[in-house]
Amino acid sequence: MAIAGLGAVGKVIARELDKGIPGLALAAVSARNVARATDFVQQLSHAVPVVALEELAGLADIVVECAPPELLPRIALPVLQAGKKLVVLSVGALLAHPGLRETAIEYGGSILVPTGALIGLDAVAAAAEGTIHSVRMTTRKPLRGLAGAPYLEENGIDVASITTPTRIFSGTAREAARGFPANLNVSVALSLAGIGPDRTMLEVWADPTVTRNTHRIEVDADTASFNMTIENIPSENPKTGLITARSAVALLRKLSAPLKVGT
Ligand SMILES: NC(=O)C1=CN([C@@H]2O[C@H](COP(=O)(O)OP(=O)(O)OC[C@H]3O[C@@H](n4cnc5c(N)ncnc54)[C@H](OP(=O)(O)O)[C@@H]3O)[C@@H](O)[C@H]2O)C=CC1
Ligand SMILES: O=C([O-])CC(=O)C(=O)O
Repeated sequence: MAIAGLGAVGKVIARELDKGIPGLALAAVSARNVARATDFVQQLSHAVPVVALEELAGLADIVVECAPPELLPRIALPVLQAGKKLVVLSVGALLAHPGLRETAIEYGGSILVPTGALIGLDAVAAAAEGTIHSVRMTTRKPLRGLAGAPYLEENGIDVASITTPTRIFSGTAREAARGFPANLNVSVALSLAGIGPDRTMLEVWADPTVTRNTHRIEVDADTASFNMTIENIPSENPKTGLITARSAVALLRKLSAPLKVGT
């Protein structure tokens, strides 16, 4: 196992691997700040090397990508070309690089997307086996959870000046991935589990009354209608909910579990 990116998500995964996940052992990590990453890995019970992103594939059978989205191809290509497993957290970036799917097919690799900061992808995937009529998602974020999104700059939106809940975006998951590359991975994961990025509709609210990144999904299908809400406690990175890393750890644990629960 190797981890690309040692931020809010990567550090939690590294610590959990260090505590022990059956069938998996941490072999290497990659980060931008090598000195800080070296300090971190030395605190683990089994220190591992800090290497360049491109080297991870040679050192592990599974690589977890939890780095800034623009690095996805650099991390993903060597892993998939080696026919290995890539766990992707920067899900939004998958839409900009559709060739990665073809690479996985060509070389026998696979891309695994955990539910991450969202909820209910088991039910969405089950409903997608039949006919889903519509998928809608509404995200409410505290202002700190939206800072830095290109969509805000392009549209002259100054979130810091917002004092009442304000809808700042309405569109498809594909449009959201372009406008909010570090804030709305969840909408892309939802779309990939269900009816795709062009039919999955999303509203984003900048909401100074909430302290948690809150996502509500509403699905109407021929087998069921359901709606669910998750209120994510922010991690050390205000854009990233605490549950995100836990979701990746749960996926890793499931890989070799003798009893696998959930779709
Ligand atoms: N799928 C989902 O539900 C969710 C996905 N995400 C996504 O997951 C990803 C990780 O999130 P998070 O952990 O909060 O992000 P952070 O910003 O906390 O961490 C990013 C890490 O990437 C490292 N990094 C940056 N540049 C490089 C480089 N050139 N080589 C190696 N490592 C590098 C940084 O290193 P350093 O520490 O040295 O600067 C940092 O450790 C993001 O893309 C985020 O949008 C987030 C939440 C939910
Ligand atoms: O989807 C994302 O990138 C992050 C997010 O909304 C959350 O953690 O709640």
